[in-house]
Amino acid sequence: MEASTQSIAADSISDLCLRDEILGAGGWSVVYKGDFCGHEVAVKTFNSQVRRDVEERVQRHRFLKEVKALKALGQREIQLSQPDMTDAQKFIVNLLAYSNSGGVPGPAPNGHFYTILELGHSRLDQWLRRPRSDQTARRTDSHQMWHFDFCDIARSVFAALHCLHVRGLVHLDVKPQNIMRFGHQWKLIDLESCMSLADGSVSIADITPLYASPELAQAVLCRADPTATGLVPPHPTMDIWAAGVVLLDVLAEGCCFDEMKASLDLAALFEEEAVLNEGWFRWLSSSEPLDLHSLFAATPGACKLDHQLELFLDPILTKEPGLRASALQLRDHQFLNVHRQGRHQVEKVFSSLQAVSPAPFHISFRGVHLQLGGHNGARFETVGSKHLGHRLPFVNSEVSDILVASLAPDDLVCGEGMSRCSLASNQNPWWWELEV
Ligand SMILES: Nc1ncnc2c1ncn2[C@@H]1O[C@H](COP(=O)(O)OP(=O)(O)OP(=O)(O)O)[C@@H](O)[C@H]1O
Repeated sequence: MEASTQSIAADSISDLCLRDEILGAGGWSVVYKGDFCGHEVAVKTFNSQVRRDVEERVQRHRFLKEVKALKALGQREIQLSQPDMTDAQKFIVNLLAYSNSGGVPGPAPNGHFYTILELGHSRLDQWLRRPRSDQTARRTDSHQMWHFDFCDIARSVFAALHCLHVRGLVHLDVKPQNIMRFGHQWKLIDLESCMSLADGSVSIADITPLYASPELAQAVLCRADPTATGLVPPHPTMDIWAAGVVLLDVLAEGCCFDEMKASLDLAALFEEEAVLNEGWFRWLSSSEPLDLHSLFAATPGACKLDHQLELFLDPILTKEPGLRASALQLRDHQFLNVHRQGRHQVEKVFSSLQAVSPAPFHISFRGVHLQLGGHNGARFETVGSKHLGHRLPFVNSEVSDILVASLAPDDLVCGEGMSRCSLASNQNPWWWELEV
């Protein structure tokens, strides 16, 4: 049984078959599920309103920006399920192919622009709002499991940003809606707003206020001042701030700044507001530091704000861009790199399982039999789960979450080969067997 190593010809999309299923939509694009070279994929194309109202030149520019950025990262002609992915392939959505005209990226013969991307499973904002089973609720309550998720997301986001920043690129639209889970891996998506450091100034009209950095807020306010230029060049520190706000959302399990922004904007309404979101931008650009304690006082995240976490967040959410840590420093931060061992091993097992044939296999876990319906792209489907008491499709990461939730981090031991793995803990020796 061999891993799928089919290389995809990135210059041809003649094999593409679009399904009716819409995976998501943004201000510009709609993303469909599709089939391409024997794989389920995500197909991004401009929505009908953009196609109708926006000049072709502008559409082409936006399309090329994303294709170019993804190509600069080496996200091209990848082999699905390849064992040794680069960090860029691991932490940023992979580009499988794109429409072209005359051999260069451009519209397909029907006039539409297409980027064919690997298929993601759930966005961070959706994941934060997910309904929780008892199992997951218990997991969230457990400090250790919360720490796993937080570190996993933070490490992935900073690793992705590091890949961009070392290539002189700035994402400029880091937000939970642009972070997706692909199997067990969180990745950054939507590189359409990406700019190179040499690209001139950030388009203020495109920024997402909640995740805007203080220096961008300053630029927005300056723009309203006829004596100032309001132009600001892209800088990696802008992504670091936005990633910090995303992490606050993860801690709050929601949208952390939502209420604060609403009240600041409301207050500004009674003054002469010249700029949309002015109250919020004024607070952001002021020298008043972010007070994490009061911010979290009324949220479920409050209990999670311990001294170590505060030390980690400080150099991310400082309003002074020059004091912000780099993506590399944060990716390798000690706070994110504890307790990884057990989860990594489980994920290694499931990643390897993805590489075997789609035949169903069975897991006996703590005396409970799980029959998994083999892999379907990056997805495992349960065909029956006595453990959970009902049929439930889940991605491999959730299987590993369930397993890890029941384990101390260093308890897991992978056995020889892929046909058998063992779990062991000091308290309970557990075994699960994989019959492939
Ligand atoms: N690779 C993918 N796999 C699955 N779904 C995806 C993928 N890429 C995007 N989506 C879905 O499509 C939505 C829109 O995609 P994307 O954010 O790239 O479009 P956009 O129009 O540029 O968005 P925005 O206007 O917010 O910048 C995403 O929020 C997500 O739900």
